Amino acid sequence: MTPAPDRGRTPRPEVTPGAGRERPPSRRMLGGMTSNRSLEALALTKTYGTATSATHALLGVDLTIRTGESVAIMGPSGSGKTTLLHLLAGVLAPTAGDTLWGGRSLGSMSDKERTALRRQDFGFVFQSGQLLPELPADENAALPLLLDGVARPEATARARQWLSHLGLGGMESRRPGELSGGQAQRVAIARALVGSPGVIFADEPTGALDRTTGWEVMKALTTAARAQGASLVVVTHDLEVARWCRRIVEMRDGRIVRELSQTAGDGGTTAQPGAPEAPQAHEPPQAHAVPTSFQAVTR
Ligand SMILES: Nc1ncnc2c1ncn2[C@@H]1O[C@H](COP(=O)(O)OP(=O)(O)OP(=O)(O)O)[C@@H](O)[C@H]1O
Repeated sequence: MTPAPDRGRTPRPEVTPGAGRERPPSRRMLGGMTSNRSLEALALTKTYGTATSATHALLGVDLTIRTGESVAIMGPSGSGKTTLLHLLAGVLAPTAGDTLWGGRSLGSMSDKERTALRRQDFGFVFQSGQLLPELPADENAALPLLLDGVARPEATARARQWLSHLGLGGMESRRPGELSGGQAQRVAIARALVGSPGVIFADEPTGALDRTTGWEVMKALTTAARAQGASLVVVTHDLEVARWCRRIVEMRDGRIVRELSQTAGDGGTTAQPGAPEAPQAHEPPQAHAVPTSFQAVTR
């Protein structure tokens, strides 16, 4: 359950028993959001190019992502996955249709309002972290808060809490060039979470990582999103990545053609959200088959 909003309280690190890691800063510590944090695609349509050379990337996509849900978007190359993610996040404007965030129409906002919304309510993780090479990990992770005018000591303190929660305690001063690919992605996850977003958008977050590191990054991402109470939208080609999400939508030729849902959404482990982890307790799943726990949902 999401704790009640309590703006203005100073975040205070707590220790997760047995794990040796700080708990993530909770919504209660960092400030609340509106209660309706559902994200809705309403007949989203996107055409690139001109009338004579048009690409119909999206053709009337409807999708509702409820508060705290995790959804993977899969499909062949060119099926419209990234376009859908960008329209949901207000990065791109649709040709027709709209995105509603907490019931508010992104289409009716000014560019300035949409930019502020993206910075305050949404977090982003890309294929390769897109960290600033000259900044240490804590300042990279603190960037959304610094851009939002939060004082540097407070911003970096919050960033360090997330870095610690993501297993990067002691690496706060390292620059991206001094981190492994998986560590850099976890800094990017901390950056996505530091502003207490309602939704995290991740486009091929493990695309540049080996399988084991990718598995660890997805575990970190989904666990952190749950701890934050944030929804998660992940674009991926990889079923092993998608199985970390409760729902998988499959796209073809600009449309959602199938949806699967599962009760666990834990990447095939039996770990419970919020349960203390034994270090190295889980091995990456071996199977590539669709998990039996998935149920097809007719659309
Ligand atoms: N800026 C653009 N200008 C013109 N066409 C574009 C643009 N961006 C995407 N497209 C086209 O729109 C279609 C959907 O692209 P999109 O990137 O959303 O697909 P995708 O499923 O994410 O692909 P991939 O898995 O290869 O990343 C493709 O045919 C693509 O070529």
